[in-house]
Amino acid sequence: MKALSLEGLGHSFGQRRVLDAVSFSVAEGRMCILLGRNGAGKTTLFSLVTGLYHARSGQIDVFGHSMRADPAAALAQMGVVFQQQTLDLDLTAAENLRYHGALHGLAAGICETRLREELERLEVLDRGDEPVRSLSSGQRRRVEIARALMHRPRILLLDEPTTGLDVPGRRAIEQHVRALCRKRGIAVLWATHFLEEVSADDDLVVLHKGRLRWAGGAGRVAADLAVASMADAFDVLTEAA
Ligand SMILES: Nc1ncnc2c1ncn2[C@@H]1O[C@H](COP(=O)(O)OP(=O)(O)OP(=O)(O)O)[C@@H](O)[C@H]1O
Repeated sequence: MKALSLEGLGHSFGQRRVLDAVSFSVAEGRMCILLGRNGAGKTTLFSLVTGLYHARSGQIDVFGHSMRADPAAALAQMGVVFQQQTLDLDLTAAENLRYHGALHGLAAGICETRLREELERLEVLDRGDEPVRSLSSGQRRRVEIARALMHRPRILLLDEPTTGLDVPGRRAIEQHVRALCRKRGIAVLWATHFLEEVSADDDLVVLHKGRLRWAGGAGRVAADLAVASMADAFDVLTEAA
């Protein structure tokens, strides 16, 4: 089954068309990188998929549940880490997760077990009782990922999750998310403009100026475009159109 399926997705802000007939899917348990330069439309796409905006056109399905017909069922399958940090800085990490669990209707006992499990998995359990304000940017990001996993989603969406982090911080986030995908079979849609975050084993979707320019196994993109490297392929795909 497809974890996420987008069919003919379109959106405009006023007269400005920012997404145009975008169709692709994320397979169950796969890591899919949504790659695009600034302004490509990645955040708008995330806003549509997570129900922040209604798509002007097209269809979004999450594990077979339509966002239009049954958004509650679709959203229950989804964990989201937005580009802008959304933790309450005055609450502790554990309190932030507890609040999220309550919003998803988790019983208090289950909530406590899960928040410990998820904070431990993301290697921030030792900081769980400190206000988020006292954590580093990388630790805050990891708390956000732990929070997104509280309701056991089957797909995790992350919008440029490494922005503003140093190289070790970026690597740590990437390793954690790749482990979730590999060990727990969680599908991932990871939006980025950093080419170095793409691995040859990933599925790749290249978005440019609101249009889908290429989709397939990342390891095939260079050969497909008859260029020497993935970087060259990205340059070709994101030339002004
Ligand atoms: N609320 C809005 N009102 C008007 N235009 C918008 C709005 N949000 C985004 N846009 C425009 O939509 C286009 C796509 O923006 P979006 O933020 O989706 O791209 P992005 O790929 O996420 O870029 P970045 O990597 O810079 O975050 C841009 O031209 C942007 O100016």
